[in-house]
Amino acid sequence: MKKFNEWFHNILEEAEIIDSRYPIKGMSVWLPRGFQIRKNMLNALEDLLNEEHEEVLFPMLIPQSELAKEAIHVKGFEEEVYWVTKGGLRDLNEQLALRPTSETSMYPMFSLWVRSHMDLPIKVYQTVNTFRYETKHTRPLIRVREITTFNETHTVHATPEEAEEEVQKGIEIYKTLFDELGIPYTISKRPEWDKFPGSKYTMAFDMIMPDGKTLQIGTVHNLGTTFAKTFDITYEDENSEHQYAHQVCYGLSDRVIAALIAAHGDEKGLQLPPIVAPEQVIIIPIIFKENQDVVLNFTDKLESILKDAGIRTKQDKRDLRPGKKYYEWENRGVPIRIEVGPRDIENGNIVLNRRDTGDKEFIEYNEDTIVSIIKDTLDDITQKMQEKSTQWQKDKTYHVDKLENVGKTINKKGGIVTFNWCGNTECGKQIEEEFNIDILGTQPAEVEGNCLHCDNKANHKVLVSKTY
Ligand SMILES: Nc1ncnc2c1ncn2[C@@H]1O[C@H](COS(=O)(=O)NC(=O)[C@@H](N)CS)[C@@H](O)[C@H]1O
Ligand SMILES: [Mg+2]
Ligand SMILES: [Zn+2]
Repeated sequence: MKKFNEWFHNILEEAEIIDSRYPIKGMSVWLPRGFQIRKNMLNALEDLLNEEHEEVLFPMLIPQSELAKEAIHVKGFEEEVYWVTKGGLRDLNEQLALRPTSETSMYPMFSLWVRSHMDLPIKVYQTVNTFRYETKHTRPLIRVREITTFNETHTVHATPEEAEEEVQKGIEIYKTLFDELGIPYTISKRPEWDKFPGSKYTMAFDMIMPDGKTLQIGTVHNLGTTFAKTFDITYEDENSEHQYAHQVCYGLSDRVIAALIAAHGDEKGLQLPPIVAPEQVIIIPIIFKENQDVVLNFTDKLESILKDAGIRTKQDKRDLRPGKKYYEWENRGVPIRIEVGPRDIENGNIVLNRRDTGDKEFIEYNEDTIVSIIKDTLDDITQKMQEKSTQWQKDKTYHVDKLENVGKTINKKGGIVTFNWCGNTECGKQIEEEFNIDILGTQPAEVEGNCLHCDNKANHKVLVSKTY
């Protein structure tokens, strides 16, 4: 719990995820293994987005005049925007923002693209780097200044109902992705004062990290018509009336990688969900001088059978003690290790080790069943991760009905505390102040009685926690 921070920074280095020695604060280098994990995560996300969305790519630079158009939006980002002011030796006549997020680069173009309702809906996404001059202290993957793995989806609709549907679609996509990654999460509606700048409302996913603090790992925003009015995104409806479009956007970032590392890592190191693991199976041939060819022929064959079945497989033939190899691949979080020695081959079986349970199973080996055995095991590993994460989030969410238990519970146990709340900003701000916590948001619930804090009529079930 408390050593989590140290564990987290160590594992990023030990498992060769990133190198944070890059000479700009809040910016790091993706190393090959980390890059592969990141790529596999983005592939999983984009597979889900590609059902109904199309990938695009917008310029990184945004003219100050465009960024400034949406007053509330720019207010929310003005302290975080990096600016380009020169081109070579010359001053630019207009300074350009490095995108902190892409509403103000995309929406002037959407205004050109949308004429009639036939041009709707637009449903696009991009996977880009964005830049935010975070003033709170930076932390690799968790709070960075170059957000290298920013996947943002932006949609434009003819009606508010369609926009609502897209909000649910975005929530569904993120739920599916986080479930595939075995990441625990709680969904809530951000309070008015913490919604995305310029949005109507924000739905957020929060993970309870091993140290008990919550990390916002994804957000879905209903933008209403605010940006459509600012950027003149209108369409002619069937009666040739001009209507403002209704918009939605949702985004996630490098934090998803931090979350999947934190969710299941342990004292042995990483434990990777199969969907992102660079190697899903590592084969360790147990070689003795006299009969190494027998073993290697077997393991080469096994490796190609698994690879042909689309299972990411590697063989470690290095001349090292097996135990050293086991340690290394466990540290890298490979879900399945297969050991094959000469006696195993004689007995017609192989040894299968699961990284999650540490179980060692003797599997009767034959070429027709090995692929389905491995695939079923990988699926079971994924499912067990999801079950563990759901239980974790549940176990660390506490409902309290005494005010003094709000602070006590969070300070002692961490996690999320819920209670009945009136919903007033004034009261909410006082709660944050008094207990030095954040209001994550509210969830639909039947509440009766009074607000735990101000005794006015309770209207919501509120969720609070210490956050990153
Ligand atoms: N400094 C940061 N480092 C890492 N991740 C971040 C940082 N700032 C925000 N994020 C992540 O990026 C997600 C999306 O950012 S956001 O501001 O909430 N939403 C947007 O930018 C909208 N345009 C949706 S694309 C957040 O939910 C959070 O998980
Ligand atoms: Mg921020
Ligand atoms: Zn109250």
